[in-house]
Amino acid sequence: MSLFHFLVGVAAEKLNLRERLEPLHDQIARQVTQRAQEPAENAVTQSSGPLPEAVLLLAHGTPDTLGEMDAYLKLVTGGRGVPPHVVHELQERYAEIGLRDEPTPEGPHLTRWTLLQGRLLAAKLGVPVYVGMRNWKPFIADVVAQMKSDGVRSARTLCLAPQNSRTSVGLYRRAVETAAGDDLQIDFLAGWAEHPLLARAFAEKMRAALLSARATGARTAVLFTAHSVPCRTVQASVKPVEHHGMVLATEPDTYNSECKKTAARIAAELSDILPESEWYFCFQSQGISGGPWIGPSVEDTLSALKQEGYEHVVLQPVGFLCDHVEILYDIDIAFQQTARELGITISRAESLNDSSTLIQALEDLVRNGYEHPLAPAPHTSAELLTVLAPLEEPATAA
Ligand SMILES: C=CC1=C(C)c2cc3[nH]c(cc4nc(cc5[nH]c(cc1n2)c(C)c5CCC(=O)O)C(CCC(=O)O)=C4C)c(C)c3C=C
Ligand SMILES: [Fe+2]
Repeated sequence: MSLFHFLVGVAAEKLNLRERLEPLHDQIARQVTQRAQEPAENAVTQSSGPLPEAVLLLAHGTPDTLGEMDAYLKLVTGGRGVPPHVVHELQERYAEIGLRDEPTPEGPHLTRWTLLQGRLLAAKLGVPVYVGMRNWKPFIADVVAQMKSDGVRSARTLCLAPQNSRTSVGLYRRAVETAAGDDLQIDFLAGWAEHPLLARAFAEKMRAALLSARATGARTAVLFTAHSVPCRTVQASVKPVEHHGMVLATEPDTYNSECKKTAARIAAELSDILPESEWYFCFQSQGISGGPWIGPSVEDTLSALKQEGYEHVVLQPVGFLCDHVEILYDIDIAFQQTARELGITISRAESLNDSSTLIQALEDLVRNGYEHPLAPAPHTSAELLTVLAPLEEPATAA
């Protein structure tokens, strides 16, 4: 299949527990819940804004075969690579969720769902929607080259990662701008963690999962999660410095607070069935290649919730827009095992995948852009330079 065919569209009581688990949580939750009480309809601008010439969606990327794992992880880690035992461990995890030595006709979950999201968005917008991945095929550089050869001169560019971080969105931006050069104008939109339709899309999935858990009669908590990042990612310093071999950033990364804001928005959408005292937030999937990563972890949080008397916990990862290894392996296999050992039941909300509300959110972002409700987020790449990672920071990964 040619690259062209990859192109889409054209183509403590909870307070006590919460303080113990994550003190910042309450401050942010209070601040955001207040603003999030307004119905989503009021907060969403009408999807009638001007259409761009083309749209470029950026996503993580995932290998098509087990044999590609080593090369994939080199890209994920900015060329450093990971020890052989980590490659092997990840091959085993990916094999458990269906990756094989030969490509499968349907392709890996992340690629399949992301391309479908692009097709659904293209059908709604009626303009070409391209999909480029940072760490595997279809690579951003190849897709941008294709766009140029198709005669595209400007593109609204959107990361399928709603929460801003230098180790995800910052690296996507760098990859796309390097590839685009002066020939293709990139109108880069980042930081849509609090978009009302994103919250509504997640809330729809959580509502079904929560009602089904409650129907069993079990005392149930909701646990929103987001992918952890290394501690150094969220640290700040006056100027970039090396500290025990870690590069510290000049500005604190907003990733951890943006993830919590997404969770608070979803909880506010569910306020008719989810009391404030029954939802929690933590970080999942701390890196397996070492170093300190932010928490609390899912494992510690499940253990604390069990001690608080909860019998069932419904998980929902709020940073991923479709199924992939952190959901299908980390939650469905590894955390299920942890829960069994702890003597607590867990389930999870379905991933957004082909959610029509998610596609509406993407349409609204493309047509109208997005103003961050609490701290206005700049939309253009030039402005983003001031809030994202220093570009000289060694490439790490999303
Ligand atoms: C904002 C942060 C990150 C998001 C979101 C994210 C999503 C994401 N990650 C994978 C797969 C892997 N990520 C790996 C390492 C890794 N991930 C992040 C950050 C985010 N990832 C960092 C900072 C790192 C460390 C990179 C480094 O330089 O060491 C890995 C490698 C193995 C590991 O360390 O666990 C994989 C694999 C997917 C599929 C995904 C969302 C779709
Ligand atoms: Fe990652």
